[in-house]
Amino acid sequence: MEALKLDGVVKQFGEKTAVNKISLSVEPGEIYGLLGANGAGKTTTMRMVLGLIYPDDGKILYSGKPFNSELQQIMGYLPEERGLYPKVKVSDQIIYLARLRGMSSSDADKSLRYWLDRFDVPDYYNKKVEELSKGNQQKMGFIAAVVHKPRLLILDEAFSGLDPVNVELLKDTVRELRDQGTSILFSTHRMEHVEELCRHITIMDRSNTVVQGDIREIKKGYPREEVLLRTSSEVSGLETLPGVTGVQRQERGYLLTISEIAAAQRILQQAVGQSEVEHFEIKEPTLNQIFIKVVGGDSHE
Ligand SMILES: Nc1ncnc2c1ncn2[C@@H]1O[C@H](COP(=O)(O)OP(=O)(O)OP(=O)(O)O)[C@@H](O)[C@H]1O
Repeated sequence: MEALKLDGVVKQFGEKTAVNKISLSVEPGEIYGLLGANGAGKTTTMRMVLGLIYPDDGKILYSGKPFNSELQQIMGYLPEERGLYPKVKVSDQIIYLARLRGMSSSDADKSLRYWLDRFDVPDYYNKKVEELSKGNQQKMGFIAAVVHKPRLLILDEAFSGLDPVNVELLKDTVRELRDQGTSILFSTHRMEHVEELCRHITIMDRSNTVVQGDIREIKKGYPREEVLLRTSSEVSGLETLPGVTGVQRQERGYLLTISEIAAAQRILQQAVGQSEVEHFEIKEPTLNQIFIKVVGGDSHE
């Protein structure tokens, strides 16, 4: 059974429809990507899942059951805006939050120390949040979200403000939690993270669902419009081939854009006739390209 299921969920703020009939299912042990431009309705959807605000219509089910306050003990949330108090010690507030979610003080303490060691920052235990850098505050927010071992984890822009080493660390952690059976609703503007972590996604645009499904299936539905070519010497005349709309010279070859798949064969023939072909690839669209296509390049707010 789905760990989380949204069925026709609607949220209005006065005249404004923030979320319009969203439906999606997250399986146990799945990382599900919730994507969209600024103001699309992602955070509102997450806040409804967390029971912080109520849907105006539709249903949200947790392993088949409707919301009840005990569910808060099995849910973890990393908000987009940091939720920790700057002036309070890391240990005081994270243990407090874990206790609110049903953990004993000693288990909460053990779990916090485990995570601080895991992130190689055991000395943060006694530090105030405001003493930490932005990225390290984000890591403490992450620990606050997972300290009580939630079964359903809601991550809103979890990797924002982190350097590449810490992004990898948190990515590995998220995968590990998934492998332990945690279901994760994951929102980000970084499409490459989604490609690496998620199998199923929903893309929202101005409160509506515009794309939904398995990333590999979604990609099959979009034309392949780029060809990567590497040859031992220069190839002339590529830009004049029918169906070739752009030729970009790269460090070790060419990146071509095409308007029809037949153009890829023409490129290959042209290259073989003049040089030795070291690499030829008809690239599938990236999620970033699909996102820009369906949502447009800018915010709609
Ligand atoms: N409490 C509120 N009262 C009124 N309008 C709201 C409220 N919360 C959100 N909205 C509006 O609902 C829409 C969706 O907002 P939401 O924060 O869910 O978007 P988002 O997809 O999370 O955006 P971002 O990527 O910028 O975080 C926006 O137009 C926003 O202004």
